[in-house]
Amino acid sequence: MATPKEILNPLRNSVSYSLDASPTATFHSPPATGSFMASLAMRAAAKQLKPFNTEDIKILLLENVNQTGRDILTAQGYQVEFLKTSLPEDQLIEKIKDVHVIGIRSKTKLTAKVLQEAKNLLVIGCFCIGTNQVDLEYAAKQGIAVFNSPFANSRSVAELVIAEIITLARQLGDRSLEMHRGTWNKVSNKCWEVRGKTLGIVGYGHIGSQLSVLAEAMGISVIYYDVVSLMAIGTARQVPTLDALLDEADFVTLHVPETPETKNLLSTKQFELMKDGAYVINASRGTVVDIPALVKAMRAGKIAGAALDVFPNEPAANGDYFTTDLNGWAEELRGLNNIILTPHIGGSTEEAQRAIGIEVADALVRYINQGTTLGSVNLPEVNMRSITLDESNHARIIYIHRNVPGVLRKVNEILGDHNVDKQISDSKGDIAYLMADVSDVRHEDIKDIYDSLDSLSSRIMTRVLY
Ligand SMILES: NC(=O)C1=CN([C@@H]2O[C@H](COP(=O)(O)OP(=O)(O)OC[C@H]3O[C@@H](n4cnc5c(N)ncnc54)[C@H](O)[C@@H]3O)[C@@H](O)[C@H]2O)C=CC1
Ligand SMILES: O=C(O)C(=O)COP(=O)(O)O
Repeated sequence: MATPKEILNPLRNSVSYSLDASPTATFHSPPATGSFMASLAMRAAAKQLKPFNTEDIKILLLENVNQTGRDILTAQGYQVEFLKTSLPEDQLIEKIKDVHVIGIRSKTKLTAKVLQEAKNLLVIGCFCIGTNQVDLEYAAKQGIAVFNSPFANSRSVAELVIAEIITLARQLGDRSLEMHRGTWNKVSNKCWEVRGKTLGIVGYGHIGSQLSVLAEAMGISVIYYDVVSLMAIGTARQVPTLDALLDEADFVTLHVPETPETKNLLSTKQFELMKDGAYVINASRGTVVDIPALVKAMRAGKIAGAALDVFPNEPAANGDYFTTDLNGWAEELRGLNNIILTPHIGGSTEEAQRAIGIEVADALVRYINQGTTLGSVNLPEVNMRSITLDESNHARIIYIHRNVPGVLRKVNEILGDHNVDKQISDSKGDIAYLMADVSDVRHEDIKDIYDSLDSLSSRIMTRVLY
């Protein structure tokens, strides 16, 4: 519990940067380069709100989050600890106990078991697209917001896949390896142009549709399968089933999220349905392809080549880890011809990582300083006009609560003695998020409001910013 001094003077080292949380503001992915200083400067105008009931904000950044993100968070005066790798579960549990914010990428598993130890945690930043590594529902039930970067690395993945399509069709990986070993092996047998071939895209979202445009520019025909009906770009064509796609495609590439439905989406039966000599590309999640079944299909010559960027078990750090200790079939994969194996680098470009750093760090700052949940993947999206510099005795109340009848009446009884300038509330499933700005409040009032709200039975998390 904070001392009265801490209550009046939290976040001592903070600097006065804050975002204008205009309700009409919309989010755009930040430009990839050159915008970082502009992004910092943009933040100079509005009033800095301080959390009433927490001490200095402590942030743990894992998995080598880009410098852009680190700089934005450090400039806020937050205490930022940065690690290049992810952490094993026991160390993660120890570290997460203490922090208000954690920033991760695709490796760190924030399970219910880990999150239940995170008593101070306000928000999780996934500095990537996928959020399958986080138990989103459990986080929401604890009032922990989760943000990601929905499309800042999509182009990078699409470009990698284009490179892989040609590399597989021309067996470039094998020729290059042979040359590295000193062997000249000039062959044209089963090497193809990609012009006129058919690319089957499974999952026509941000990455799939971007890839569609690039592939058509090279004279490739594009078909796609998605669980929802989506507008075709260019002359691409949606097909009704996965089987229909497998039947027609020369190249099959996967761009679906990791869900129970996408586990082993390509397995023995699907490989059998594919054309003889077709190619498989997976830069989505390792669980989406049944790898032992792929090994069999490649040994049988049914599948002529594959590119895998993702694996069911991926190491936490760089090093000699791609062995059978990590995945039982690693040696078998390494022994196949015409297979490109990459260490989950689909989104690993300077452009993507810089843009993600800015986008996710900005979302975290908005959430910490303003309570704005726009872009959150697990809480209702709520935004409200900022408290301005001339509104000195205002406080922003954030009350995350179970979505049950009668809560608003109780909240408004508590706020009723004050002037509520503006208020907004929204829910997502069982969780509701209420934000209210009250004016003419003294610090003692803030404590009363905080304590009263925090003792309601519907409470998940109470925050007061002032
Ligand atoms: N290799 C890497 O470094 C990267 C990998 N990824 C992975 O790629 C995935 C896709 O990314 P985005 O295109 O940005 O996602 P997205 O959400 O924009 O698109 C996914 C599409 O898959 C569809 N879908 C979902 N379940 C399906 C199913 N069972 N069958 C067919 N379609 C299904 C959805 O309707 C949606 O259109 C991410 O979830 C992430 O796991 C993302 C970025 C980098
Ligand atoms: O954005 C994603 O979902 C990715 O898979 C990329 O993950 P990474 O940031 O490279 O750990």
